[in-house]
Amino acid sequence: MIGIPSPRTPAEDVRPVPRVGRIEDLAYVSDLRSGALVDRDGSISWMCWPRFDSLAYFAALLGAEKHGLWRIGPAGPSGQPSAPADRRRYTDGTLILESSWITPHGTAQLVDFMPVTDDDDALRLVRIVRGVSGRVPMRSTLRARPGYGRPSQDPGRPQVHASGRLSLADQGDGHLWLDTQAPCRVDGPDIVSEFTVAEGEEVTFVLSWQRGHDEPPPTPAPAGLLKATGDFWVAWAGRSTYSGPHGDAVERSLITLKALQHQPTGAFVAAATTSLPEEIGGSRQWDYRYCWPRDSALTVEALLACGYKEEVRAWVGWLKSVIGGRPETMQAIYRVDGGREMPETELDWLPGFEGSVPVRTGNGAAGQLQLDVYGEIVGALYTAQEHDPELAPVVAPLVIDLVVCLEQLWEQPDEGIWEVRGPRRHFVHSKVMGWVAVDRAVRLIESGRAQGPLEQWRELRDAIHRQVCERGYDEERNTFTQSYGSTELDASLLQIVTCGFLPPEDKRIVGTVEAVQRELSTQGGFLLRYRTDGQKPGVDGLAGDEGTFVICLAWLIAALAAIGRMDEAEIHLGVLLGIRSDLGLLAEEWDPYSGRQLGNSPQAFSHVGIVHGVLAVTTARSAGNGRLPARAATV
Ligand SMILES: OC[C@H]1O[C@H](O[C@H]2O[C@H](CO)[C@@H](O)[C@H](O)[C@H]2O)[C@H](O)[C@@H](O)[C@@H]1O
Repeated sequence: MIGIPSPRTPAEDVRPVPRVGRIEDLAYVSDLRSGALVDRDGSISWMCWPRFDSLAYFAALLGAEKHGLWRIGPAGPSGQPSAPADRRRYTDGTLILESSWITPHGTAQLVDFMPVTDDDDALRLVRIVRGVSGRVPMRSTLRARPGYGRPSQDPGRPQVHASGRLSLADQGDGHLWLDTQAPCRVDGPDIVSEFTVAEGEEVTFVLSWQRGHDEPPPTPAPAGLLKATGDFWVAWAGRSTYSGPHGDAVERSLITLKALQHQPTGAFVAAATTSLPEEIGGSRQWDYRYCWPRDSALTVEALLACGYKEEVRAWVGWLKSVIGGRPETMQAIYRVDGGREMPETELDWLPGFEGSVPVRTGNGAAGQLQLDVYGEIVGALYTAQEHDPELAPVVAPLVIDLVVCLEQLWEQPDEGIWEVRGPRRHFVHSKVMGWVAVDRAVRLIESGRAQGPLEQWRELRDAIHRQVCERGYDEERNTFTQSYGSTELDASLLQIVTCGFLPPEDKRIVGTVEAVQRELSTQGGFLLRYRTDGQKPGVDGLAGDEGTFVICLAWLIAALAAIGRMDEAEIHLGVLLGIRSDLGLLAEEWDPYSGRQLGNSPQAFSHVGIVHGVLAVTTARSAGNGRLPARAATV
């Protein structure tokens, strides 16, 4: 029976408060060492310090407020949290977030940023409250909870020092300090400030992480930090060489990719979070605060395509230090400092994002055999030295070492690009990426930029090609398949189209694009990575389903452009751009049925997808509505 809504009482007749707490509600700020996520209501619900993979001080995102959160916003009646901001944006070309509230008392703005610094031992998160008009009552509640808010971890009572500075929450070898001119009340382990901000006034809060426990950090100068941070990002964004359509989207994705790089080491993390669910209420929660050679190689290709070299040089240095000289010990995942240990652990005190448990830290996929990685790394190294010839002498020995190693491994089954937790298989994508690695090595040797067994590797390249075409292609359905002998399909097969394995007009290529679209696309053209099987563990060994995978849609766009279906590619590109948040951010997956982002966020893969999708379409268009050049990019 459909009920007739009763008339609203005056008390109910207030502005409806939109829901906060969706993944697309999260804004991202970073100091290139770690990052913080800011919700629409001015809450920082996720932040790990001093590094992306450190323990979190604020983990409410995966639990409740008691697990750590710092909210600043207009004071709601009788201690109620603030409503969601009415408008949010990043100031142009920066990672400085502005959230604005229009209230009956006036308009107030919160500016959030993390200054980029060279001092690893002194990090900061700055929050500036500005009065735009009227006099707006505001509240700040700082609830830092070390160790992901673990119940046994006593955050201690904040100490007010003689200087008026506040020290709070200790974790490992670091300590948090708060500087503010707002009045502060210590309430158990929380610090609460209630104040009014009038037009033209500013009230600043600076939270500093300082190594050691005794010495307070230098007194911050928020205005100078704001200017320096703005200048840094504007200058960085200004170095992009991309000037075509959808420039704002490309710029935001490039800034996000940069903000996922750990500046001191050059490593890129796959995302800033752990355990945002790939299915609400499901079990697919993983920790992405580490560096995957695969994800970072694709990130590097996107940065190179837009003219960035410094970040790529830093990444090559990182890669060399973690695998150089002993590629046979290469892992699928590293810590940003090259650390190899990341045991997968469940944080059983956290109830998870919308109840999605377990919350995991560490990642058990680190020790898997993922042969596609050779192709992605060698492909990125090859592109890097093409864009930056000074890199050739550094890149050449790495490429040779990797291919020597791959020569021994390529015929083995593996866990593949998707890091399946089911049995190893002969994934076609892995074999094709093996072909890419050998092909790029051969080209380097042919051009005289590397020394290696040219004839032997030409034969190896042909042998891989032959095997894939014989065992990974289903003649009857005219499509490559997920693995040898399987009838399943996989969206990673779309990478075959753009990597140069076959000419784009080859019937097997066109057939594969069509088959993937037919069998893996959902309403709206979004793509599943592969078919999951409900409660029965599927190819990935996991029960449950998941959303569609954002980067796969970008691969489809590039594939359509490559085979000359430009109109279709452009329509899909519009769809991809349309699922970004109001701030231009993307998580790993998209649920086309509920219209929600899913998975860790912001995720490098998805932002690589934006750059890749836009560039694929604009490159093909500028080549005369024609096809994408066969080896456009492996991103
Ligand atoms: O689907 C199961 C796997 O999911 C995660 O891997 C995914 O994220 C990685 C980082 O972005 C990416 O490199 C990989 O291609 C994705 O499948 C998770 O990290 C794995 O542990 C898990 O087995």
